[in-house]
Amino acid sequence: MSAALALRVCPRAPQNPASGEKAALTPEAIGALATACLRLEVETWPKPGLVSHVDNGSHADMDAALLHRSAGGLEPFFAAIAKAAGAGADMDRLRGVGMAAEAEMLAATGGVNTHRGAIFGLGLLCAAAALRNAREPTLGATVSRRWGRAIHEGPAAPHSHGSRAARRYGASGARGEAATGFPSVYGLGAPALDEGLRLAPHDPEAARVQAIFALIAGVADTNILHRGGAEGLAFAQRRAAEFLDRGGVGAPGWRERAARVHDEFVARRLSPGGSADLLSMSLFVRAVERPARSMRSEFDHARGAQ
Ligand SMILES: CC(C)(COP(=O)(O)OP(=O)(O)OC[C@H]1O[C@@H](n2cnc3c(N)ncnc32)[C@H](O)[C@@H]1O)[C@@H](O)C(=O)NCCC(=O)NCCS
Ligand SMILES: Nc1ncnc2c1ncn2[C@@H]1O[C@H](COP(=O)(O)OP(=O)(O)OP(=O)(O)O)[C@@H](O)[C@H]1O
Repeated sequence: MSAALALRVCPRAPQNPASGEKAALTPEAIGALATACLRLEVETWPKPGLVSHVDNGSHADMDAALLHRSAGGLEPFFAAIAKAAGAGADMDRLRGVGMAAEAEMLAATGGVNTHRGAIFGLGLLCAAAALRNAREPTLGATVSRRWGRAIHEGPAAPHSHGSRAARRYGASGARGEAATGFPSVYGLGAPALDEGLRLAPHDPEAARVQAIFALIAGVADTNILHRGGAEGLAFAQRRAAEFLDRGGVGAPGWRERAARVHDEFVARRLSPGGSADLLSMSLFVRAVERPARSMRSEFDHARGAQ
């Protein structure tokens, strides 16, 4: 993102010249950026099993229009989470805003779970973005240090798909990822975005495809475990790793190969919703932490796609 566009997409609060600290983004800018990241995730194809602007993947109850409606409705809640964090909110207070966001999502979609995992993970990163300063290395480190313990020990829904899969297969899921500072974002998704941009410098969608494959290959996604069990997860991880081993988006014919993997996931009804959430979060941390290197045309596109 150019400096001018960075200011347009994420207008910053005035810098404190005395302390020289990194200036925090305004809550409104944080909310707009989080929603832009959700929209960019939708506008990515091929993404194995997932909903995109091209097709509905393994989902009978969702399409791109529904995901965009949900993403738009969440923007003020992401801003509210950032505002609450900036005012010193603890995890109980953040959870309250997150639950209100879930209620808005269900109202906007007629009861479909379009973004529950994303509200949680991206919401916590929005909270961290409001507190950004020179002392914390990453947004993930802020989440882990300030709220990690409360996330770990906080209330969990015992009968959710995620917690059932977590119990049965020993996966730590969305909560574990957040409590430990988003290792999949910093270790898989964000570096794969960088690698994808290097492999295909003029195709930002290709960078997002590289990132979703890297995430699927490495994440124990409770959505896949819920629908396909351990066998489904092993299949998904193997196929994604094979795509990357053959050169990912740097190899000729990558789009057709990725589309074939997508078809295989759909045939098995597999959907890596957790990896989709982590792609949005990877876009978000890169845009906040390295704004000069983020992708200008991407965010322009996301704001137009509604
Ligand atoms: C933690 C949440 C997401 C509950 O998740 P749970 O594991 O019980 O299962 P559920 O099936 O409802 O949702 C899990 C979702 O997490 C995502 N996910 C799956 N696997 C992973 C993974 N390995 N890493 C990250 N996300 C994942 C998927 O999108 C999935 O749909 C959430 O419902 C919750 O506690 N909400 C309260 C709101 C809150 O605390 N907000 C904080 C401030 S924003
Ligand atoms: N493009 C996308 N396609 C599909 N899922 C996505 C996408 N982006 C994000 N997700 C995440 O996937 C989750 C929804 O997945 P899914 O519908 O498989 O879960 P579920 O409602 O728990 O289960 P099921 O549909 O199997 O009854 C959401 O929480 C959301 O955050």
